[in-house]
Amino acid sequence: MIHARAEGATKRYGSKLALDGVGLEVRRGELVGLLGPNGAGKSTLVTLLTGGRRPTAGRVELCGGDPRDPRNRRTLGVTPQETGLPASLRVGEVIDFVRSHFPDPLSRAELLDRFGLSDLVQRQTGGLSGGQKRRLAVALAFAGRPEIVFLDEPTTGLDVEARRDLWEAVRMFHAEGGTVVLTSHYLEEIEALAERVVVLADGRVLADDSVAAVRGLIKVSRVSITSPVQPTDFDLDGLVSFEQAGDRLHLLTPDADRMVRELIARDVPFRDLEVRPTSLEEAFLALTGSLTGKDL
Ligand SMILES: Nc1ncnc2c1ncn2[C@@H]1O[C@H](COP(=O)(O)OP(=O)(O)OP(=O)(O)O)[C@@H](O)[C@H]1O
Repeated sequence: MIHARAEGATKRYGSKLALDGVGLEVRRGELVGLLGPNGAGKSTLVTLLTGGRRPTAGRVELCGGDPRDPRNRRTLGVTPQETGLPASLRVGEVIDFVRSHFPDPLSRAELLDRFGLSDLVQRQTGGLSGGQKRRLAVALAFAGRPEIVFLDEPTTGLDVEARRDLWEAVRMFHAEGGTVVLTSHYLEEIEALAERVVVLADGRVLADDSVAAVRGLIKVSRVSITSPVQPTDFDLDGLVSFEQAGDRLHLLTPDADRMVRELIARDVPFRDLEVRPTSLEEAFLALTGSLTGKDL
């Protein structure tokens, strides 16, 4: 059964086309990661699917109907990218306030325990660290025993341990049959939780596949050399794009080992070889062929 769906979903903010005909189906019980660089449209898609905004064109559906209809939102839990918490309320009070909106909420103790908040129950939210606030914001999405949760960059600002605890809580929810859609900039995060990744770039779905397949698609390394040559003089296999800064050459390729072998086999003169992975942003820019010097 389809739990959430977008069909040709398009969203414009004035002249900005944030989503451009996106199609997505999330089945009940699935854990789907939405991956994409800054501005790809991840939050916009989440906002449409959770009824926060209407699409400019196309359709979105939650629990079989309009996400803006309260009847279809009863089993929904959401953590938006930014959450405002009333600074003078204590953690326990915020949790009870949110729980009070639901007919059969999780107990306060269980929520505190699942999200590692038990020690903070008496603290005013204004005095929490960024990571602690984030944990609380994510916990609140689970307060009403939802069947589907949307988590927009849930682990931003969390340290390694807190991130792992949060992943564990998400896994537990999923293992109990819950549907999860989470957004992230990091494939590693999605890899830790999801089997399916939907890659968004520039408002479009670039890929909808397994984590392994997507890893292959966006794995781009940067091979940097100092050399007097022009890469265009050599037909280098596996070169996705390149940039030049003086006599420093940056070659982007999915297979850095092969690129280094190519340089040697073709007798390209070089020194100061450096190989490093690219960020997701760089990988996307390289793949969409619009890499510019300022990004290197
Ligand atoms: N309320 C708004 N008004 C105008 N433009 C907006 C608005 N919200 C988003 N945008 C623009 O729409 C595009 C998609 O933004 P969105 O926040 O959905 O991307 P994102 O993938 O979630 O990015 P990030 O990872 O940085 O949060 C961006 O270019 C953004 O600047």
